[in-house]
Amino acid sequence: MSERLQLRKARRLVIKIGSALLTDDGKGLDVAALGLWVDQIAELIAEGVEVVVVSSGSVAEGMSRLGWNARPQHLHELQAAAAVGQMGLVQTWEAQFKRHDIHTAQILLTHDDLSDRKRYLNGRSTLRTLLDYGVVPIVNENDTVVTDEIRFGDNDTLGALVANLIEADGLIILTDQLGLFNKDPRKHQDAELVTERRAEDRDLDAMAGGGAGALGRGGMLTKLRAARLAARSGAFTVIVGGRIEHAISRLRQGDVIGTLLLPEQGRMAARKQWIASHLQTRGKLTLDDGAVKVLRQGGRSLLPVGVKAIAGQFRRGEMVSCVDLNGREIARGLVNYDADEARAIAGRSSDRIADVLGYVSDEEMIHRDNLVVV
Ligand SMILES: Nc1ncnc2c1ncn2[C@@H]1O[C@H](COP(=O)(O)OP(=O)(O)O)[C@@H](O)[C@H]1O
Ligand SMILES: N[C@@H](CCC(=O)OP(=O)(O)O)C(=O)O
Repeated sequence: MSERLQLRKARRLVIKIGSALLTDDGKGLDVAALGLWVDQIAELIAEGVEVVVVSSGSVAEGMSRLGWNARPQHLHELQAAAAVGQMGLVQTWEAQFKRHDIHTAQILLTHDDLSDRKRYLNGRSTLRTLLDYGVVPIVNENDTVVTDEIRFGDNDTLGALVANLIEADGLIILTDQLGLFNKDPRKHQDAELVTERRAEDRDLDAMAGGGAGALGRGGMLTKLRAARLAARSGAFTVIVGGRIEHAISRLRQGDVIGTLLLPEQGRMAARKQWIASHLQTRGKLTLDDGAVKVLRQGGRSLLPVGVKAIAGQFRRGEMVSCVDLNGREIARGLVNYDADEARAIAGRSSDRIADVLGYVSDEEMIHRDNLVVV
């Protein structure tokens, strides 16, 4: 199955592991299983793949540490359990990765963090920096301050948002079933595994509607939604049984296990479509004829040297319009500098950026991945 090749080629992956799996159905952290996933992730890293782990299980582990048998009803009790359990989670991830001399970092996020443009960019650069240094970020929701997420459980969505954030090639969701079945396998013995679909396939909605297990919160519906969200930045999603022996390594080899949910289009096409449909531009860059020519050739970044004038007050990461000397729009893209910085470096060659600003965020005014010629 050629689509499985995508797993062999992936350079950046988000791996999300659910509560039921991590805590061996609530019996406490399954250190042995966690160690086996870490061994497989370490293999990926040795091959040069960047991996972010999204780890659930803080509430379940907290309940086990506090000796609570039933999931508490009150939000503050859930939050307390999560705070206790998170300690166990990060200690265990850290200890297991240490066996491979790999550092880990704790990242606690809320959905709000990812919808605020500035925090989004900050989160993105921290995660990218950690990955550059070969560190494995261990992400969970910041349960101390969130309310809805802890009540409904939504680390599947968080996994997809992180995949969008770091522009991952794929999201692997490890769960307690072999994958997505055409109906809930806990209730129907004749349920059949779905091996591959387009994430947008509407037939999947009815299949995934069976609710969650006792410990997990989202069930398959949030996994399906997560796959659709990941597909928006062109990432594939695999939902796969975390108890399958060597599940991650086998996926990497292209074995047909689990359910592969594919985006409609590739990562770059999806990103460019997103940029193109982002209607609100915050500023305008006027380009000289040389820059216009280069951009029209396609596949090239916009350098500060080709920018003649700047209009508007925009921030780094916002959308700007690029126009020629007659004011005709040539391209749109996400700018790497705030307006004031952009004004200071416009018309200068990239090796002068450090002299002018005292630092260099990026060599390009707009990177080619973030630029759409109109
Ligand atoms: N069509 C389906 N295929 C597989 N599992 C399903 C389906 N519909 C509902 N489920 C349920 O979803 C559960 C997995 O979701 P959840 O408990 O939230 O896991 P996790 O903790 O891994 O996020 C399964 O144990 C299963 O009972
Ligand atoms: N932050 C919570 C997430 C709960 C959650 O989403 O669980 P799951 O459906 O098992 O991924 C925790 O760590 O318990």
